[in-house]
Amino acid sequence: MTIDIDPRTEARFTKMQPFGSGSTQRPDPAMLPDGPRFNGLLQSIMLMRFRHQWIPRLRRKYGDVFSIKILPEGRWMVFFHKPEHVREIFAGDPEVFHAGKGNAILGPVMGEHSLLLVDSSQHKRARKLLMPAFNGHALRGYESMIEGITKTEVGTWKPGVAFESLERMNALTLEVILQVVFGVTDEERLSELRPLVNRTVNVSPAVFLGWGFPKLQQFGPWRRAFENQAALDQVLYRMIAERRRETDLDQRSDVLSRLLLVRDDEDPADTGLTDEELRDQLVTLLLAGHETTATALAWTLHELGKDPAQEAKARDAATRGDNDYLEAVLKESMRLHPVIPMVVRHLMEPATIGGIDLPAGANVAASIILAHESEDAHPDHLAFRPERFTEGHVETNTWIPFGGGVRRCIGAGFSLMEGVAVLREVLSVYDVALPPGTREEAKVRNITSVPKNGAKIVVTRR
Ligand code: HEM
Repeated sequence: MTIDIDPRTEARFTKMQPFGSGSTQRPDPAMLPDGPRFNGLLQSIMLMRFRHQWIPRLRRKYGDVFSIKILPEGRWMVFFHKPEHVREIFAGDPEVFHAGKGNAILGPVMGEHSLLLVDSSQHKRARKLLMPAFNGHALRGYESMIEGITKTEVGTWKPGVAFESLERMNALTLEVILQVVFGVTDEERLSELRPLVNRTVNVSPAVFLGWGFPKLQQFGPWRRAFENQAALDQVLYRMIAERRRETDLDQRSDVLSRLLLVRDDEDPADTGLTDEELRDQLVTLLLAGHETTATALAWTLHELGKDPAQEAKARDAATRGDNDYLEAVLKESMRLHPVIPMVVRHLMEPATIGGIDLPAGANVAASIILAHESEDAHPDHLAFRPERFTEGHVETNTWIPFGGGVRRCIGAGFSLMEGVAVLREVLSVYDVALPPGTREEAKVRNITSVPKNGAKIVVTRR
């Protein structure tokens, strides 16, 4: 493919150096809690590939707080999960507890303005400008669009024929991002965007790592990924320019149209988000919001299909329009199957957590996997019991799938609303069951933990 490269795309790839950024401080291991001491490459692979087995094993061996060695060489990550420790991490001073550094690898695709990558005052400004598009009022404006998209998707399912719910949920949540977040509804633009966006989302770990080495961009898969990014940027910049010319933005309810109207009310000189900022935030919302929500929904359908009694309760709730119960179903599934394993902060200065003094340069992780399988916080933790959330037994900082503090997932309300709308629609039309012999376990894909076999289900009309 030969395409014109927008100079802004070129500049982004040249400027963002995933391995060159972040603090260069290397903490002294003697100052860190105990943990395995084998090679950092192997520990990084264990964390990436086998975290669901390895992290609980480390807790059993080393106790509630332990350190692992990660790449690049000389970096360490200290794991916490007890609610009082998690609280200290989430409440940490944002000038000291940086979150953007750890995401630097996403720089070439998300861009330097991405909410996920910035820290301190830049993060504060971006968060303030994006927040109104995710508040309760805005969420209500998205709901009917999501219901419409779900009806169309669910209408294509074939009763009695097993299918991978993860694949269908991915298609559905992608459509939601394109239509509800980007505000694209005309079929021509949608079919132009779908393949570009799919290739951006499905980029392989080798390509991700390759972005640390700009020279690779001339070769094979790295060249193709770069050209795909360039082609996506062109469509996004064209779309942003066209949307800026529209005169009815205040009548539109998609996220992009709302973002075009926001201004920092404390700064009279503020002219709103630039084209580059808008591009970076759109791609961030796409990458952060699409596969995560699809994965949570696929696990939920798997759990319901596995247990006819739970499925019957959820179906009744869908019939009654009991959104609170459906939300509890989704939350319990996210507890049992955390989509993201942990949230990480990089210490810019020494800090104390749980009475442990930690040096600058250390990374601290609030482990979602460990918090969610704590027997103290969630008795009989392997059981799927949505009632935990309706009967008010879940304490603060023990259910943390969306992280917390000033970096808490900005799309948490959006994904819960979307998830409830999808469950309501699916369960109003169908009974959900598992094909005989179905087994599932978590497999790491990109950064999410997806059901290894795609969460196969069979539906029958109610
Ligand atoms: C089940 C679905 C989702 C899960 C499990 C999830 C999880 C997370 C987690 C764990 C974080 C890091 C929080 C922290 O560091 O404390 C995060 C951040 C973020 N998420 Fe989500 N997310 C989901 C859906 C979404 C959706 C639907 C969107 C947008 C449409 C979104 C956009 C973001 C953004 C922009 C951030 C960065 C926030 C910041 O740094 O200020 N996420 N998410």
